[in-house]
Amino acid sequence: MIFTKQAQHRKKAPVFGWVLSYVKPYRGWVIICIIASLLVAVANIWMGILIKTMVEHTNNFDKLVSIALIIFCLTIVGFLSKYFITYSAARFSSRAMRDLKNSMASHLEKVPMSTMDKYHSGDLVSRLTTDAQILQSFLQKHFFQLFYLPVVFVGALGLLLAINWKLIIFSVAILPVAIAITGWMSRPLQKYSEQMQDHLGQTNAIAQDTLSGIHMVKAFQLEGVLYRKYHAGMKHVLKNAFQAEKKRAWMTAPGILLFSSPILFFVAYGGYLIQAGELDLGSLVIFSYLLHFIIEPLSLAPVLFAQVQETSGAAKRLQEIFTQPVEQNDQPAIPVDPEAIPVQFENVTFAYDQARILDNVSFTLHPSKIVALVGASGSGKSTIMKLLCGFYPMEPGNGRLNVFGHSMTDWNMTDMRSYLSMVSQDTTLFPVSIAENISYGRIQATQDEIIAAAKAANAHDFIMELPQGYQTKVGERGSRLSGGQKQRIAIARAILKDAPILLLDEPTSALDTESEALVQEALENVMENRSVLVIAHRLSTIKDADEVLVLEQGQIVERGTHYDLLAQGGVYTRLYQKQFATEMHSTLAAGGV
Ligand SMILES: Nc1ncnc2c1ncn2[C@@H]1O[C@H](COP(=O)(O)OP(=O)(O)OP(=O)(O)O)[C@@H](O)[C@H]1O
Repeated sequence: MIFTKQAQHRKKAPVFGWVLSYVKPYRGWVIICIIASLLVAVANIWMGILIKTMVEHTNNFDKLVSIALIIFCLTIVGFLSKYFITYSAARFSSRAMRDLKNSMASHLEKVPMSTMDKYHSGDLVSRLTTDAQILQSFLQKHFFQLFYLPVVFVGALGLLLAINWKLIIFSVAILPVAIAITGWMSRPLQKYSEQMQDHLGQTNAIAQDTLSGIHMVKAFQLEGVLYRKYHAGMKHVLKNAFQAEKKRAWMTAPGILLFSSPILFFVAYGGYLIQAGELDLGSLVIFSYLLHFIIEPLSLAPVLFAQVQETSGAAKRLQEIFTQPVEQNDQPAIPVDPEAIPVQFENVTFAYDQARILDNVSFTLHPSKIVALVGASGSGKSTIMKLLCGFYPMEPGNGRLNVFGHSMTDWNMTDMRSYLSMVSQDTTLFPVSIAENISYGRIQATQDEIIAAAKAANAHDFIMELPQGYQTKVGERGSRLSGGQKQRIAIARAILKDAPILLLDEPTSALDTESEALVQEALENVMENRSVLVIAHRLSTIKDADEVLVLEQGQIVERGTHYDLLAQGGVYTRLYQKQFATEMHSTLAAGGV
C-alpha cells in the first residue's frame, strides 16, 4: 500500500474529543482556567451568604466589619480569578490552535495528489484560517463557561432551595420551557455555519485563482466574470450569516422575555410570602441576589449550545482533512544497489476515476539511458511521470512499478523521491531569494555549490546582472523572472539535487530562440550521466533517446529509436510529420541530419 491512514485515534474520535486531544498538552493552563472559573462561582455564591448574614446582623458592628473584610477578599479573589481565566484560556487556546494548524499543514504535505485534486487550495486555506479561528475563539471565550455556569447554578439553587424551596420552584418553573424553546430555535445554527464556511472556502478559492492568475484575467478581460462569481459566492456567505444572525435575534427577544419572567414571579410571590410571614427580609435580599445566578446559566445555555454547534461545524471541516489517508512515509529507507535498473513499468494499468488512462504500459529505463515519451495531448505521458513520482496509488493487480528494483508499494515515498529530480514546463519557484530557490534541491548545499549549479544551468550570468544577485527575491511564483530564467533556476535546482533519475517535461516553444538555446544547453548538462525519462517536444532530444515510446490513448503503440520508428512508417511517422516537419526542414536547411 502506498497510502496509510495515520492519526487513526484522531480520525475516529468524536469531534470535541478530537479538539481536546490538541488541548491536552496544555492541561496545566486548562486546569488553572477551570479552577479560576470555579473560584469565581464559589465567590459569587459566598457573597450571597454574606449578604444574608449582613442583613441579619445590621446591629452588630464588629460582625459587619468582618463581613466587609471577607467581601473585600472575595472581590480580590474574583478579580484575580477572572484575570487567570482570560490569561490561561488565551494561552492554551492559541497554543492548541497553533499545534492543530501545524499538524494540519504537515498532514496536507503528506496527502496524495488524488486527495489534493478533491480540494481547492483556497478552501484549504479557509479551513486553516477561518475555521481554526472559530475554534480558537470558542476555547478562549466560552470554554470556561462550561465549568462556571453549572457550578454557580447548582450552588445558587441549593442555597435558595434551603431558604425557601416554594419560592424558587415557583419563580423558575417557566425556565425549562424557555430552555426547550430557545434550544429548539438554535438547532439550524450549525447547518448555517457549515454552509457559510463552505461558501467562504469556495469564494476564497475564486479570489486566490483570480489574484494568482491576474495576468490572464486582465488579458482576457475576465475581471467582470470573476467578480460576478466572487460576488455570487459572497452573497451566499452573507445569506448564511444573515440566516444565523436572524435566528440569534429571534432567540434573543423571546429569550429575554422568557428568562426575565422568573423575576416577575419572584417579586409577586416573594411579596406575598413576606406579607404572610413566611419569608424574612434577609432571605428576600439574598433571593434577589442569587436568582441572577440561576437565570444567567439557564439563559446562556442556549447561546452556549449555539456556540457549540457552530464550533462543531468548524471542527468537523478541520477534522475532515485529517481523515484523508496519507502517503506511506514510515518505512525504513531501502538500501539501493546503484547497478539496479532505475525504473521498470510492468503491465501498468491506471485510472484516476473510472476511465482507464494507462493500459498495460511496460518499459524499462536503464542506467544513464534516455527514454522519450511522445504522443498526442491526453495520451497519458504526464500520468506516467506522476505515477513514477508516487503521486497516485496503483490498485493491486494493475501491474508493477519498480524503482531500483523495489516495488513502489515497498518504498517510503520521501526516500524514493530523493532518487528523482524533476524539471517541468510549469516551473514552481517560491517567493524567496534565487539562492534559496536553488538550495531547495539540497538544503545543506553551500554557497559555492549553489553557484556551481547555477553556472552549469546557464543561470549564473543573468543572476549576477540582477541588482541583488543571488539574494534577489523572485516574487510570487517567480513573477519577476522571464520564462527562460525560471527554467534555468529550476534546472540549477535539479543539478544541485544530483538525483540519479531525471524526469523532464521539455519546455516547448514558449521560449525565444536565444533563451531556448541557453535552456537546452543547461538541460544537456543536467541530463549527463543520469537516467532520463523525458516528455519530449524537441526533435534533437528524441533523436538522442535510447528508446522512444509512442503513446496513444494510454497504450504504447510503437517503440524503438527515432530511426527504427521512422522506418516503420506508422503512428510515429505521422506524428513526426505533423509535429516536427517544420523543425526537420529547418534542420535540413541548416545542413543537419
Ligand atoms: N488529476 C486528474 N484527474 C482526472 N483525470 C486526469 C487527471 N490528470 C489527467 N487526467 C486525464 O488523464 C488523461 C491523460 O492526461 P495526461 O496529462 O497524462 O496526458 P498528456 O499526454 O501528458 O497530455 P499533454 O501532452 O497535453 O500534457 C487526460 O484525459 C486527462 O484529462
